[in-house]
Amino acid sequence: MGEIRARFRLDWPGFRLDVDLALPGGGVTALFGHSGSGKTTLLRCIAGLERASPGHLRFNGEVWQDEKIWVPTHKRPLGYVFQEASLFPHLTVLGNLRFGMKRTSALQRVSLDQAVELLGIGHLLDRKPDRLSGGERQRVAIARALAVGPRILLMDEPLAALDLKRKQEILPYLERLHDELDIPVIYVSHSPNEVARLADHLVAMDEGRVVAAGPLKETLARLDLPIRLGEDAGAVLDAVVGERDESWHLARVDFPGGSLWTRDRGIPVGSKIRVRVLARDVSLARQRQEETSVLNLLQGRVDAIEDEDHPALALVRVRVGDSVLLARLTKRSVAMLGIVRGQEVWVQVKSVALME
Ligand SMILES: Nc1ncnc2c1ncn2[C@@H]1O[C@H](COP(=O)(O)OP(=O)(O)OP(=O)(O)O)[C@@H](O)[C@H]1O
Repeated sequence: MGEIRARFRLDWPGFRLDVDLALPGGGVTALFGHSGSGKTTLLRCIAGLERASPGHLRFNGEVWQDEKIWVPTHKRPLGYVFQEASLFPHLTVLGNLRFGMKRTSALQRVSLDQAVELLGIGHLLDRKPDRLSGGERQRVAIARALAVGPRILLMDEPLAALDLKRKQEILPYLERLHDELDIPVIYVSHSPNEVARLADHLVAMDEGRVVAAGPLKETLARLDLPIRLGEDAGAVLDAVVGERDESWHLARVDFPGGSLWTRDRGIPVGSKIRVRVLARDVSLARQRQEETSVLNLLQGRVDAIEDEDHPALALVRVRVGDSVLLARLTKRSVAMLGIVRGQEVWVQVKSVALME
């Protein structure tokens, strides 16, 4: 697998982008951070839509930018998806897809047919954009970005302009991209939910700088991450549906280190899924609680404790087998239970979200 090396410095009144990054040459990398942290600017620098100076960019060994070289956007083999689909209104869906292809047909790796199939838009090809829903338009825009046969796909909050229902409709297609594309995808988002669902690799940004970068699960489980995830702090686990209990409508998901029961969503036994456990839904006990409504009790060992922003709260990281979970507790509970690093604890998980 190749890699992307990016070093950019850009000074604007009131904002400076200053990054030095190595990104994997495959899978989905999420650029995550608050509004104004510089995610779009970084993506635009990679695309050649902004010219950072100094700026260095190497993609799989090819130099796209350095002191002497500047490869213009249209010569970079990339697909770019904007927040809002900007389709040509006078062309049909097929016309829109073909328009993009004329530019770089020689570089095609994902054919037009494949792009149409991946995004499920075969039945829309003869329609004009004004007869598509917002979600369908965005699927066409993604297919158009793929139809040029890019070697990297850049997506700037492709779901931002859609309502919740449309977001839910389009997410499965993005997951298919994740599973079936063999090109790297860089995905800008400020939604922890989208990131947990789609990304393999996480780059967290704040005020124009990279504050953390690495594989998704490990990076989310870092307690020192200076991004304020707040209510969204939590862990992501890769799991498999191990059992479905039809009488109680529950499903058991198995992850490296244990199992969790969750509401049955009809996902077949054996399916691989991602599971997100929010820190606010996890509590700890020194002894196994027998009389509790909490279904999920796991045994683990505390491996780190960090103060949260609010003086009442602490975030505790617990290792359960080969996985880690985060628990948000009050500092008073930490003190009263005498929770310290290295201690065995019982972990109670109140709620588990499946990222199908
Ligand atoms: N062309 C420009 N000239 C000057 N400043 C700009 C320009 N474009 C963006 N900025 C500023 O740069 C900063 C970073 O903007 P950017 O769009 O990269 O952030 P972002 O993290 O993508 O935010 P959002 O999630 O809201 O899209 C902001 O303060 C913005 O106002």
